[in-house]
Parts: sequence; structure tokens; C-alpha cells
Amino acid sequence: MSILLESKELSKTFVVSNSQENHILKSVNLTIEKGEFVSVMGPSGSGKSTLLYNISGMDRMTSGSVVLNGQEISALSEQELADVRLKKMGFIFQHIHLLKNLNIIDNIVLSAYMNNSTSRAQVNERALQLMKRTGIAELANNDITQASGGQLQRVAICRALINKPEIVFGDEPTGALNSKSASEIMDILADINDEGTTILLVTHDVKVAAKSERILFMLDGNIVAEQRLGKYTRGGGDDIKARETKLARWLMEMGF
Ligand SMILES: Nc1ncnc2c1ncn2[C@@H]1O[C@H](COP(=O)(O)OP(=O)(O)OP(=O)(O)O)[C@@H](O)[C@H]1O
Repeated sequence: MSILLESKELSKTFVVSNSQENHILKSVNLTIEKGEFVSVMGPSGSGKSTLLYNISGMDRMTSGSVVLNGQEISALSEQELADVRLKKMGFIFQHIHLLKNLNIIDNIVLSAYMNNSTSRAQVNERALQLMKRTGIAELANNDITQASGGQLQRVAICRALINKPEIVFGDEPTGALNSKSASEIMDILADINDEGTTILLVTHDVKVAAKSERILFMLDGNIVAEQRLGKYTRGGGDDIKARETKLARWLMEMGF
């Protein structure tokens, strides 16, 4: 295994007013291997989303460094960073940011058209493949208002994967879904990870995190512990209940 993403002494301070600074990330050292599926858990306000936004270059860290596949992204200009995000990263959020004036397939292909490295015909073909994979092919030309929350999250997954990213970041990607849809979305993410895409999620949900390979526990701006469950293999006789129980026990020990 080789390292895909690494933060060193990553810190983030929000200046709230002239007299108040909030130190939210406190020298976070984190290493994600190529092909790993990692979830970040921890109490509300511990800095999980802030970590995700800063390690992915969506927000600017206050100090420290982040290296993606050998490239120091903390040193990039806004334009270079936008290019790295477009070409090398995919994002899935709880509240799906889809464009209401575009239909479903156009939402998926938009960033690939912007990327300009592949012909539109190839992009459209890849979008259709992804939609088939995630079970929404028949919705391609529908308006986004005609899809359920679970279907929209599948659209968001297709959109995140359209540029063949090296890593997909998810902030509570199943947070707005019922448990059946959440479980289906996690199975899709586990399959995508099986095919080689690295995934880093933030989640509160034990059932979600139990399908990841390694779980980090964040407390007060730093990662204080980790639990390795190993790869979750769907259909491979893997006992998901046993994984959930092991994780829940560990979280209880952490006082969560
Ligand atoms: N733009 C900002 N300006 C000031 N403070 C912020 C900003 N963004 C986040 N914070 C603060 O940083 C802290 C950590 O927030 P963050 O969203 O990273 O936590 P979290 O662990 O993801 O929480 P949750 O589980 O509730 O989503 C919170 O106290 C929050 O108020």
C-alpha cells in the first residue's frame, strides 16, 4: 500500500471577532492509504467536517500541510486547487447540491464537460454506466424534482465519480436518508471502493461507519484513536452485525 493523502500538523482557526479565535483543528496528523475506506466519527463540534473541508482543499487551513499523491495542495493557488478538486477529488454531501435547472444526467456530466480531458461522447457513456451501476439509468432525463432523496444521493455519487477521482470525500452522505436507502448507498460506496477508489467519510451513523475499513475517532480538534475493521466485502459472508457491534462497543469505550 502507498500513501494517497497525508496531513501534517494540520490546524484551523476561525477568527470569530477581534477578541475571539476558535482553534478547531489542532495539529492533525492523518495518513490515508491508496484504496482505503476510512470514516471519521466523534462528538458534534469536534471538528470532523472542518477536517474534511481543510484536508480536501475546500477550505484553507491556517497552518500545516496536506499532500495528495505527492502533491502539496496547501501550497496551490485558488485556481490550481480548483483544478485538483475537479480532476482528482469527488464530493458527496448530506444536502445534495444539484442544479435545479438541469436534468439528472446533465447534473452528472457538467463537471466532466468542464474538465475537458475527455470527449463529450465518452463522458455521456461513462455517466450512463455510472447511472446503471447505481440503479438510476431510467431517470437520466428526469428533472431533479422528480427523484427521491435516495435517488438524488445516487445522482450525487455518479457526479462525484464522473471524473474518475483518486479520492471521494463524503460529509454525512446518508444523513438525510432512511436506513434502507442509507444501507444501499453504503453498499454502492463499498463496491466503488472495492474497485480502487479511496473514500473518506464523516458520519455519526454506526451502521454507515461499520462498512468502512478504518474508523478514526475525533475529539476536540484531533484524532485520538482508531479502530480497524478491515474491508467489508458484500456477499462475501461478512457479518455486518458483528462489525456494528464491535464498533459500537469501541465507541462506548471512547465515551461516545
Ligand atoms: N466558518 C466557521 N466560523 C466559525 N466557527 C466555525 C466555522 N465552521 C465551523 N466552526 C466551528 O467549528 C467547530 C467544529 O465544527 P464542525 O462542523 O467541524 O464539527 P463536527 O464535528 O463536524 O460537528 P457535527 O457532528 O455537529 O457536524 C464548531 O464549534 C463550529 O461552530
